[in-house]
This record gives sequence, C-alpha cells and structure tokens, in this order.
Amino acid sequence: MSEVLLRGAGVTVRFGALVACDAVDIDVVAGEILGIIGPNGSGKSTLLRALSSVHPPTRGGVFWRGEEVTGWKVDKLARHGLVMASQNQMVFGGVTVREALAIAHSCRPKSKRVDEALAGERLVALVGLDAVLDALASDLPLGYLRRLGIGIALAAQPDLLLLDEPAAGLNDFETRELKALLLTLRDLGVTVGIVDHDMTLMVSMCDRVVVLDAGKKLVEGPPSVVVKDPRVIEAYLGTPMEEKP
Ligand SMILES: Nc1ncnc2c1ncn2[C@@H]1O[C@H](COP(=O)(O)OP(=O)(O)OP(=O)(O)O)[C@@H](O)[C@H]1O
Repeated sequence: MSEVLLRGAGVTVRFGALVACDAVDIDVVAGEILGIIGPNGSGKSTLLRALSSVHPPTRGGVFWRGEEVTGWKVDKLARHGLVMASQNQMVFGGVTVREALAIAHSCRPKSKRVDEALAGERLVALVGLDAVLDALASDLPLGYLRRLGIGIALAAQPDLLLLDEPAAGLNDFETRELKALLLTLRDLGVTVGIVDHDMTLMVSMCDRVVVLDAGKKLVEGPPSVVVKDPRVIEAYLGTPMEEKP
C-alpha cells in the first residue's frame, strides 16, 4: 500500500458568505500524478492553496505524512518537502535564469540530502533551461517562464510538487514538453498534484483525478473512468470526451 503523503480532511475555506471549498477529503499518494479538475470557480485553486498553507482552511485539517500541519508557514512546509508553484507566482524581477535557480538552490532545506537529479546542471537540463541560462527571467517567453517556475520549485528538493494551472496559455508544443517534464519528475520520485483545464493533458498524464463542483468533491478515480461519469459530463465537460485511438 503506497504512503499517503498529503491528506486534506474536511477542508473548508470560506470567503465571507461564500464557501469556496466545502468539506473536501483528498489524499495525495506517494509516486502519483494527481489531477484536480472541475468548472471555473469550483474551488480547485482554493483547495490547492489550503493544502499548501498559502491560504489555510477555515475548517478541517491538513496532514503531511500523518502529522497535522494545518496553518504551518509555507516555508516550514517546503522544508518538510511540500512546495506549491502557481502560474501567477512564476514572475521574476531583474535576475537571470542562472541567478534565480542559484537563489532557489541556496534556500533548499539544508537538513536534506541533496537529490543530485534535482540540482545543478542536471536540474537545468531536466527543466530544459540550458539555452536561456543567461537570459533575464523577465524576458523569457511564457513556456520557458513556466519551466523556470517549476525549476525554482524543484530546487527546494520537494517530495510533493503542487502546480496551479501550469499549462494555462501554453501552446501545444509547450504543453507536450510540460507533460514530458512532469512524467519524468514522477519517474524520479517526485509526487505531483496538478490543477489544470487542459483535459487532454490531464487525462493522458494523471494517474488519478479528483473532480470538484461548487466547492464539493463530486467524483474521484482513474481519468478514463471519471470522464465517462455522467455527473462529470453534466457539471464540467458538457459533452463526452472523444476516445483517442
Ligand atoms: N481571495 C478570495 N476572496 C474572495 N473570493 C475568492 C477568493 N479566491 C477565490 N474566491 C472565490 O472562490 C471561488 C472558488 O475560486 P477558485 O479560484 O478556487 O476556483 P477554481 O476552480 O480554481 O476556478 P478557475 O478554474 O476559474 O481557476 C470562486 O467563486 C472565487 O471567486
């Protein structure tokens, strides 16, 4: 039985009268790519932020490797192996790609043995930033900028990487490269939790998906099964997804 790395139990987030996340139970299991999908405003980003302590839950608990971590500071959680990168955080000032990665590497938890696959030149090659190392981060095209955001998150040597809409705005080629990178990360032992609207990407890449609707968990399971579920078609997909040969 695989280890549950991260557990959200009854995670509830209120913004005034709005219940953005409503008593959601969710597990992220070591070694998987877990997708969180659902309509706009269904609470996916809010759930990710609650799980990663960026915006802790109003009610319910978050557990990391069985220990309650609800409300912990983001940097403390990162030192324990949980890091979140959101598309909006992946913006940098006047530093080069090389400098940004060096800064991130210097912030990694010193207590942890360095995973060489996620450090130095191997990290640069892994995230495909070799060609732009001396470019200013602020000059990068979106595809590279996302890779840098992921590279910075990886420099913290996470066991679990949570990603909020990493494919938003990427073209087909960039999305394929992103998928290859995330599959490689899983092979290297980094567990991934991802929110995204690109259903072709999510269905082809995720081991499991959780579907949210109006803040509540609607369905969870293997993507090929979930996308055929009439509740998911009604709430999110509209029409059944076409089967790929
Ligand atoms: N900081 C906030 N203050 C007030 N309301 C918020 C805040 N953040 C999110 N919400 C609201 O909570 C609900 C869930 O938002 P959330 O961004 O989590 O949904 P989502 O499923 O990620 O949507 P999308 O797919 O459009 O990104 C929405 O009604 C949103 O307007």
